[in-house]
Amino acid sequence: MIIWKDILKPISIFVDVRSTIEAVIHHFADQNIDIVFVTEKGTLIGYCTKELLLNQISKASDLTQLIQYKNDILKVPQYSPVEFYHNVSLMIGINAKEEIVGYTTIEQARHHINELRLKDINLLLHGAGVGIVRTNVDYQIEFINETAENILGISSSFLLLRNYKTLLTNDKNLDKVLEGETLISVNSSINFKQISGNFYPLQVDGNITGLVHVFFSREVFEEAVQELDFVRNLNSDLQAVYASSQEQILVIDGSGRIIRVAGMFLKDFWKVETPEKIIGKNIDEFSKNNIFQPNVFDLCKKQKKKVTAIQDSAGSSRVWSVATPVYHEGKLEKVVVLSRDITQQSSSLKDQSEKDADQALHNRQEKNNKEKRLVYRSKKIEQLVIEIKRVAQFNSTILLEGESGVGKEVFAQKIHTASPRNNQAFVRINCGAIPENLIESELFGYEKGSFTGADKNGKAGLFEIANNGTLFLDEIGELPLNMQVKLLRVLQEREVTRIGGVRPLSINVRIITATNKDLREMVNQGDFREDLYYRLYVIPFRIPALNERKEDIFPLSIHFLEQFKQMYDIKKSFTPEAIEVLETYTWPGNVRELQNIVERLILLTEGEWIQREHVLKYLYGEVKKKKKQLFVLELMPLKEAVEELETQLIERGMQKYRTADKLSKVLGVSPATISRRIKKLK
Ligand SMILES: Nc1ncnc2c1ncn2[C@@H]1O[C@H](COP(=O)(O)OP(=O)(O)OP(=O)(O)O)[C@@H](O)[C@H]1O
Repeated sequence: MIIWKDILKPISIFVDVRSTIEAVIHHFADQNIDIVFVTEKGTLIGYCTKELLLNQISKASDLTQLIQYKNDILKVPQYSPVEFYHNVSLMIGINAKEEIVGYTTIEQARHHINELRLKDINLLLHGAGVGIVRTNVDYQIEFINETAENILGISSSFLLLRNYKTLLTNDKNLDKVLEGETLISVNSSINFKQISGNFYPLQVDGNITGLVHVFFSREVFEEAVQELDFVRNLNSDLQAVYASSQEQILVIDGSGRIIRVAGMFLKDFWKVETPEKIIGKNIDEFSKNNIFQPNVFDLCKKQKKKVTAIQDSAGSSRVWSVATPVYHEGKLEKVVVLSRDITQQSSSLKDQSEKDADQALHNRQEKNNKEKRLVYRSKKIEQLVIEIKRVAQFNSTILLEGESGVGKEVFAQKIHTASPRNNQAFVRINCGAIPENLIESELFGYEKGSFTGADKNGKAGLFEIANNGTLFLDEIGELPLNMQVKLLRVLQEREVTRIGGVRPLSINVRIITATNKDLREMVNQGDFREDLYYRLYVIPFRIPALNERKEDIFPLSIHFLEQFKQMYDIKKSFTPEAIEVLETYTWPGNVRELQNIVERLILLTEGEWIQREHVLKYLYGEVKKKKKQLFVLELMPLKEAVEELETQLIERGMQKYRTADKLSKVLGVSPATISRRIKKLK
């Protein structure tokens, strides 16, 4: 709201009503003013302007005549809002004590108010990047805001009073604006700058006094549209990939400059503490200084498509990255890189000697690719590895328990490689896979000619082969009872005698056994010897099911992907959405099932990318087809089996349908039943 005080001017000269024309002429000449105020006995009664005085002079016979004055004056409180009245040409502002504080002519007041309004609008529009130019009816520029100066690249001192019509180039007739027309969305150029905006007639008291041009830079506008487009694309990209907070999302502009980092920040990877330290830098800097390799931005730019790579950083960090290019009108606008850490948990806890040992181990593994790498990120496995490494130093017998496919054999190998025996043999035998009549000769060997069909030179048993090394007896629960006795004897006496032989050989073997059975229960049932059980159950470790350590699914998936890519010489990768499906599956077959699924996905899907739909099809598609079939892998008490089935149905169902209400419809029970069961499960 504009008040009178905002636009009042101070009164400089008062003259008495009895002043002569000559005296007033002196005032005008001496003070260089346009108006004098006329008083009578100290009270303001009127005013006399230069024009009025000149008029009097032209008609007066002599200059000693008294002045004439006008009295169309209105007194207004200085703090009241500006309003205009008919038949009044001059406003006098007064304060609360009725003292005169200033004046304004109506004409000046209107001009002032327009100016103030424009200033307000200007302030408002400045932030929005809108330029304003106002001209009079001769197209002379009378006002130009700061934004307009910036957009046009010309200062107001140059532009003021210049003819706007001749400076501007467009295909519209601006005279129409002065006739009262508004021109909308007109593209113009001035000083080689492209602008777009509207022309409005400027009306004062019903008269057109000029035009106002409100505009913005087309360049900036187009950038904003592109940005909007990009954000839209990015949003949908991010929506899809940003489901979990374990990802680092990097936005890099077309020149390689890092613009944004979202999600988690992989400090170990960048070797800096905060995202601010990398924002604004060129990604090239990091790869050139070998902070990490390869540079996925470069790959993406060169190949002009979405790429994926495993990036290793100078430290111990390793990430899996997918780089997606964003194009606008054929030009590379941005690259969005999504990365996930696949560094093994423990590496950050390792000291240098451990790292060296790991490197040595890795080199050996490279040579002997039969040896399997233990891949993990979960705290559970990290803890297990720490414990396993500790006991690996001693010769104690170790029992590995866990569901089928959890990786018991890989752990057995890990124990061996972490032990002082790591330069000796690691020998594995699957007790469930060898015919009963051959187990004995396999384990203990035989002398020449000891039985029909035997090698005529005789043969060393696995105990002998593993001497000084490690013997891994897998599926120990499958060992027949008679063999259990013999094994017990070997373990007690630490010597073996070949079949048909007489001389016992002393052996020094570290025994690791594994089972997916409940050995204690087998002892209770009389299927496993109690004395052997206690011999083997010296240091037991339970390997958790994959379902209990979901953090491992991602690095394992990438590990198998890389393994099979190499094995089959196929180029293929997962989309982040595909990974998400793998991570939410329950994996009843554990790591082995995951490994199989990855192999099938690599071999059987078309195209370079393994998509979400492919994974869904391989994980759930078949289940749908064989909808009504249930497979029982092993015998167990009925009550336990029913509970297990219920648990699996509810877990899988809740993952898919999210609410008890929806799931209840699929399972054909009431939502209350589902909720009760969920509570029980928790
Ligand atoms: N943590 C892991 N890192 C890498 N590979 C793994 C891991 N765990 C399991 N695997 C792989 O998964 C497959 C199954 O593992 P493994 O044979 O060790 O399981 P298991 O528990 O011994 O199974 P079973 O009880 O049926 O003998 C193997 O090919 C193994 O290499």
